[in-house]
Amino acid sequence: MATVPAGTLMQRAAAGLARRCAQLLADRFGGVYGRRVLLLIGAGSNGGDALFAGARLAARGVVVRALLLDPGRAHAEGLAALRAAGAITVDSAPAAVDLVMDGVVGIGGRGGLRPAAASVVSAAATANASDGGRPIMVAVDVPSGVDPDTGEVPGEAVTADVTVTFGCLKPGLVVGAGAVRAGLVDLVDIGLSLPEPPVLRIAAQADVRGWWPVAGRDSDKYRRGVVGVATGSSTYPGAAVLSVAGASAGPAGMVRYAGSAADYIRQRHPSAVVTGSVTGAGRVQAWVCGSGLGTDERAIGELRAVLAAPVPVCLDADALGLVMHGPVRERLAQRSAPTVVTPHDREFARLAGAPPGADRVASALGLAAQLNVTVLLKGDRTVVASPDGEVWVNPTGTAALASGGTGDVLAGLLGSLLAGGLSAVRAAVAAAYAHGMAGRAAAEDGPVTSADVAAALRSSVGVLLA
Ligand SMILES: NC(=O)C1=CN([C@@H]2O[C@H](COP(=O)(O)OP(=O)(O)OC[C@H]3O[C@@H](n4cnc5c(N)ncnc54)[C@H](O)[C@@H]3O)[C@@H](O)[C@H]2O)[C@@H](O)CC1
Repeated sequence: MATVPAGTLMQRAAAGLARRCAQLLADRFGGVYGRRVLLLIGAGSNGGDALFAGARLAARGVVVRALLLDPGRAHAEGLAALRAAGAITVDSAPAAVDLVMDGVVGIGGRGGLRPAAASVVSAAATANASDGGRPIMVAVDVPSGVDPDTGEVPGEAVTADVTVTFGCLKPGLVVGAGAVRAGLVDLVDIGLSLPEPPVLRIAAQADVRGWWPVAGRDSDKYRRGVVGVATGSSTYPGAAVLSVAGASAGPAGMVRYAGSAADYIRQRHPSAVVTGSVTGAGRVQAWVCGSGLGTDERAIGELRAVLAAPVPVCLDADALGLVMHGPVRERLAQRSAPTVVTPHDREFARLAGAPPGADRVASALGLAAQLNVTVLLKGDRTVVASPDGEVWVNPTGTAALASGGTGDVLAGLLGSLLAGGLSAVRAAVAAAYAHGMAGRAAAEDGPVTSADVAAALRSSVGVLLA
């Protein structure tokens, strides 16, 4: 990986880390001089980064103390630099600390924090800062206790306000439980040459904006794509209303609704063309199927009709429970057009036979390969994986979306993007991104329902494309 000497990389890492810590101190306490920083130092190079950064801060008048978890194995040059800058080592966490630097373990860490490290971290995190609050917790490269490759948090772990990471984003900072522990992630470029293509990509607004189909002067409703929506039922008409709302906010030129909630759709979405069944719906460029469909014979028949269509399909909710059974499973296996499935964890278990593991990226990739479908695995950081191994993480997720019916809106939007001509992966990533923005926008006005997310979607798409 390194054509640059390791010592040079460490100095670049330490310089970026010290700069960010100084900025955090100045932002919160109005200056750097005289502020108190505690370094938690483990046995490896992660501790080395923290020691060199601490030396740089000490040179700027910060009162730096280092707590060595394994004094005999602390990074020797880093420790010498720290001492030369006038900082001292301590045996326990002081009562007064403004900023804690977590240099216990980085990418070499495995398993949760060991007990001695865990008790030091918790003492440091509850020290008193100069303004009476808790210290700022800065993780070096990776919060200690978080698996850098998967985001798994198998035991005790640091909860950081900011993680300063070096060279590239580690998967553990952007997916699963690790993403929550990482806080704000700052990437410091230390001049590493990285493999292309990356193992994992994080969707950016520019990606989604660049992909989103936009109507041109020669567009008409058919050329923009027609999305078919086979969702809802007389028992669950709301699911149909929400998925048609999602589909209507996307780029397709027309929404055809097919199902037994037709009367509700006529009332709520007069622009949708409504029929009672998939076979009677006419031509579409993509289907959405599942939310509120039910699990009876009629639902199975509608799902089979959708899977028989030679167009991209997005399967959600009830369809995910039905699709693995008997003849329906065969229909899925026979498809040559793309299929996207959008499970949450319990639905994932129905598809895969077991819930996603702690490595959500590997789980999504495994299911995608197993079923030859694109998988959108819902979560705080939704993962999108394709059967050929492409993986994206959506950064716009929010707890506001954890409420009933928001998935119906997502599936509708995803179907509209498929009908608009996007590939399965791009449609899934773009839908998750815009849906997250809508959830965040809706949350600004208070507690969020799925109807609020649907209502916020059109303006969020507008912001996204502006
Ligand atoms: N690889 C590179 O090119 C660079 C690496 N740098 C730093 O080096 C770090 C990796 O350094 P190392 O490979 O020395 O590994 P770490 O410093 O992450 O971990 C070192 C040691 O910690 C112990 N350990 C493992 N799991 C533990 C646990 N759960 N609790 C307590 N102790 C545990 C092990 O004895 C291990 O040898 C990176 O995270 C980064 O901070 C930077 O200096 C920049 C350049």
